[in-house]
Amino acid sequence: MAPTLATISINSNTWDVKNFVVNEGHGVKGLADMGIQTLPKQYIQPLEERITSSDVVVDEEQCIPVIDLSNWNDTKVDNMICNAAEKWGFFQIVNHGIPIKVFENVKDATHRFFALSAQEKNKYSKDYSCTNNVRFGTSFTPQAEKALEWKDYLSLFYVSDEEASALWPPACRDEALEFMKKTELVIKRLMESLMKGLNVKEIDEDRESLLMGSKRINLNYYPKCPNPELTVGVGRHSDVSTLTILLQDNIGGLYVKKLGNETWLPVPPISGALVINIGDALQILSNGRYKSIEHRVIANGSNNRVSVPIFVNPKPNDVIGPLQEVLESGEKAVYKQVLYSDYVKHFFRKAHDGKDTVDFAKI
Ligand SMILES: COc1cc(/C=C/C(=O)SCCNC(=O)CCNC(=O)[C@H](O)C(C)(C)COP(=O)(O)OP(=O)(O)OC[C@H]2O[C@@H](n3cnc4c(N)ncnc43)[C@H](O)[C@@H]2OP(=O)(O)O)ccc1O
Ligand SMILES: O=C(O)CCC(=O)C(=O)O
Ligand SMILES: [Fe+2]
Repeated sequence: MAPTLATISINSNTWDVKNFVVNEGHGVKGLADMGIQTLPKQYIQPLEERITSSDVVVDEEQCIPVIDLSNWNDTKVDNMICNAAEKWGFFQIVNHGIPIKVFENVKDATHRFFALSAQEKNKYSKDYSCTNNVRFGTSFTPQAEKALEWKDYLSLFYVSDEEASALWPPACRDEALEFMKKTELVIKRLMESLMKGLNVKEIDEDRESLLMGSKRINLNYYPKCPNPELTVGVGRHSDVSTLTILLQDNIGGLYVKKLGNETWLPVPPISGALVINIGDALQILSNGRYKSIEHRVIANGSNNRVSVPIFVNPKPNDVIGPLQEVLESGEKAVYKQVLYSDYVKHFFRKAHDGKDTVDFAKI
């Protein structure tokens, strides 16, 4: 049962905020819904983890590339994709052919899921979910973090339509599945373009497994936050996927690190666009040619925000390492062969710490 503002003093030790948010399943949305006016101390991030205006470049010329896919048969588009993957690690795509209604539906479904009661959402938490493939949670790894992050999420690992029908929450199941299905072709074509740049001529069955053998969709909810400047929505990290396809709403707040220096660039919301980023698994497979870039999300003092990433991954039992075609020219391997599920477990067992995850696979 949620305490009322009148009966608690958030920053005193009389109320266990972490228990309320994490164990009882209220999430940060539960705190925001209570109307708290001051950020609980558990969310105060060290200075170096907060994003300040001096870290940020706001310059139209310095934005991540926006790639128009209407002429995908033109090799210039392949080149733009490979170039963006090498130089930026992040880009946006427009004119991709996916109906905008699919995006609206999955964003509405995200709001619908997070509007459920804590009791209902908590049925999908690590402690109560009947499967590891469906998980409602908050922050990133609350058990390992010194300071919590201002975000709740629902994470859905896709196995089959039958499993999704049986186990994914009805409030968002159909819309999340539809978003996954409608992005399938774009994901395949992006991979084909990216493989051309690595001299991989054909995506056979083994390669298909390595590049896109499993998928996870997350629904992220960032409620309006008191004192947003003291905390983060998501801390500095790179994704452990091969590719991430991200749908963001119109609020903004995602920042990516510029390759080669310490500045951060905003990823401006573009109606109808999808944000694409290279993950660690593809950085490893490409022996460092394609870059998995650090990114983070700020908290917002005025609005709730949602985002929906699809993480495209190897299969958990795949072993990943630099592709043979990349090393053919005599290039030295920078990464060793690692079991993908070991890599992901390593990522999930520690707090967000920027790019350090990929060191796990360094030779
Ligand atoms: C949540 O905030 C996030 C998330 C992200 C995510 C970025 C990505 O790139 S996600 C893509 C990850 N790739 C895959 O899921 C595909 C491959 N999957 C696997 O290899 C496995 O399914 C597995 C994820 C390793 C889980 O295997 P399992 O045998 O079930 O292992 P467990 O022991 O249950 O879990 C290990 C460890 O991880 C934690 N964990 C598992 N799943 C999740 C999840 N969906 N979200 C958060 N944490 C998860 C689990 O609690 C375990 O930790 P323990 O301490 O309890 O041992 C980016 C940024 C964000 O802010
Ligand atoms: O919310 C966003 O814009 C990005 C979230 C993110 O980086 C993630 O879920 O991995
Ligand atoms: Fe991410």
